[in-house]
Amino acid sequence: MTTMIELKNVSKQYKEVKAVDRLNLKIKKGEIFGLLGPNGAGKSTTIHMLLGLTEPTEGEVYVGGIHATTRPIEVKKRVGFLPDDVGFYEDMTGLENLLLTARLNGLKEDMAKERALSLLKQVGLEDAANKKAGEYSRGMRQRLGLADVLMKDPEVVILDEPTLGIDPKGIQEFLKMIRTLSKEKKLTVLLSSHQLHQVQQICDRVGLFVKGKLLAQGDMESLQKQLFDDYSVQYKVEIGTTSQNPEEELNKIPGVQSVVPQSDGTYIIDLKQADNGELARFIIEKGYRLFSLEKVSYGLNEIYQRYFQGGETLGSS
Ligand SMILES: Nc1ncnc2c1ncn2[C@@H]1O[C@H](COP(=O)(O)OP(=O)(O)OP(=O)(O)O)[C@@H](O)[C@H]1O
Repeated sequence: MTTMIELKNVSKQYKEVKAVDRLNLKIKKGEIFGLLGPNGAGKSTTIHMLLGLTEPTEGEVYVGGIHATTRPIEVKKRVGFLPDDVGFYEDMTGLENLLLTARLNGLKEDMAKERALSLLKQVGLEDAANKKAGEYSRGMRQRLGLADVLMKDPEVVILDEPTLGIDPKGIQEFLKMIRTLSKEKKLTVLLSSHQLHQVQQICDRVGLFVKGKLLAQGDMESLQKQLFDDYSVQYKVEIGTTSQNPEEELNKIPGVQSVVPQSDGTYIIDLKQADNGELARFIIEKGYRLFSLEKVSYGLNEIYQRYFQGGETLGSS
């Protein structure tokens, strides 16, 4: 599949600060990639290099196969950028703002209006099309920003902390919209955020960024494998038994690493490998009643915690 964004061994040095340190990253067409990291991790610097706004000290940056440093104008034509706070002409309506963007991008007037109205509908601003942008709420501005970015029909959309300041319901709607638009239009999306649960919701892949370094990247499962060197699979079971010491018996399950009783009466069983039905069979053969059995997976939350706690050592490898 076509690679739309590629960073090859990219570093950016600001005097004494190394904002980005030997970053290698490939994002495929149609993919939603989340660049996740705390403030100061280097996310904005990376985005600015992709947009050709700042040059890397070392390495190469390509967007749609175009060298971002030497051909920034061509990159700009293909990339839509949504900063965390979009600037609009406050006295102009949402529709007028979009039409202005269309003119600046050389779109024909009739086509521009058709596209603007269609986009306003897609981002749920149909009823606010003729309202002044200055009267839009924060969430509405971001949605108008997304429509504005899509006016020039970009192949790549870059969103820098797009949900800052939006209320929780607005965030859900906004993220869902990005996902739908990306999948419908085969848009490649790079989204920066320090909000892990948001990234988790819509991204196909996530890159964990700290102190200019990409510590790990991949989908949830591969992140788990990369970050949890003692990778294991955990199951939560709820059983009924008259046995005096079920914990000891559960410890005899083949491949078991640990059995930890929980305060709610359930057990967390840690296995070396994913269960293939053995767990339930063992429990039933022991004569226990099995009320429930569920796989416990590490969420991005745990991964994030772990990466902050162990960030130094993970990053230095
Ligand atoms: N123009 C600049 N001159 C000097 N240092 C800079 C400049 N821009 C960024 N930095 C430094 O580079 C590092 C990375 O900053 P960057 O803004 O890329 O991080 P970030 O992950 O986007 O964080 P935030 O979410 O706070 O914007 C920080 O230490 C920052 O102080």
